[in-house]
Amino acid sequence: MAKPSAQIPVIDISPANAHAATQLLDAAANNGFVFIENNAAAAMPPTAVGNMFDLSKQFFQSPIENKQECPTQNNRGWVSMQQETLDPGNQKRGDFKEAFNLGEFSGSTPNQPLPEPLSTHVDTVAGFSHSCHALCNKLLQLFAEALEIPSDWFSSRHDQSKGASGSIMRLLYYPSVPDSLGQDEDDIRAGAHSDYGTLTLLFQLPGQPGLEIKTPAGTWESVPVDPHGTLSTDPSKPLPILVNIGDLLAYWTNGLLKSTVHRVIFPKDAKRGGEDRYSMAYFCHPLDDAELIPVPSKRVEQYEGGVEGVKKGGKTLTAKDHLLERLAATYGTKA
Ligand SMILES: O=C(O)CCC(=O)C(=O)O
Ligand SMILES: [Fe+2]
Repeated sequence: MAKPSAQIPVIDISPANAHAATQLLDAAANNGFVFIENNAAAAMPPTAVGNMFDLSKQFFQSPIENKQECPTQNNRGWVSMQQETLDPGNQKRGDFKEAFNLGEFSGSTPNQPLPEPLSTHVDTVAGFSHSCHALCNKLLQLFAEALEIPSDWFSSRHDQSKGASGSIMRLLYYPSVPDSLGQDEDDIRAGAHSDYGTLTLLFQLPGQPGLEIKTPAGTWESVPVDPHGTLSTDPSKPLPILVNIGDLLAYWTNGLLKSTVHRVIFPKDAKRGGEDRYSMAYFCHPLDDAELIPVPSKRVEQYEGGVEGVKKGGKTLTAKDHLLERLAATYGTKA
């Protein structure tokens, strides 16, 4: 039986919508997932999204020698099949997927080696990464407005001109397996996890669903690719962009904003026709030294969230401390 669809609102963040900030906060405080209309205010032109997906497909279809030129280092580079285990407590095998992680760019200059065809289209890739970050900062200003704190409280901590951060643009590839293998269970491709950063933008492709979010009751609900259902009637309309809250926004807001557990599956009863799945995620992280202290908001003060882990041994954790801890668990290394 198909799983129920998660209730995720679609919000217009253009100035025409005077309620954008409160709508965003309500969605973030509910299950932490929200779609953003991809209009001029979001400023992620569909051609730029399409070009980035094309480069991603070319990379993942390239010979393994090309991929092996840029193995993962400092959370950047190629992540090979089953290298990553997102749910180490419950998974018997690593995630059946590949990824390529791109750290932040200095202008159009990458801070890591890039393989073909990313290296030969570096302006496209850097431009996409900067547009993602700009959208995240816009969303962070709206969250600040809704929380009644200075509008740059979050965005000043995400100002890439001020220092290094853990922000990562991640290209993902989930290869299909032939239907003839006759799976009798859902095939879990990215184990259950919450995201480690501030916010995540997720770009999905029509006909390639698979993302699910965990409900408070512990059941799973599927996330649509086309929440308006307009793809079949008006394919020229850009798909909304999926945004989810990461652990840091949950920490900063004492749990008012929800960093909800999610996963990617190939459902056992879906007739996929052997289609691979491609997605792209932008994990927005603050500057490395940003402290995980509660934001000075009345609404946060009044919220009895009980999110723990901001302090360790009496020391306030920084964004970098938290990231290193999470990466160590995912890759089975020491922090
Ligand atoms: O591929 C997707 O749809 C989501 C991937 C994801 O959740 C992640 O990489 O954190
Ligand atoms: Fe995720």
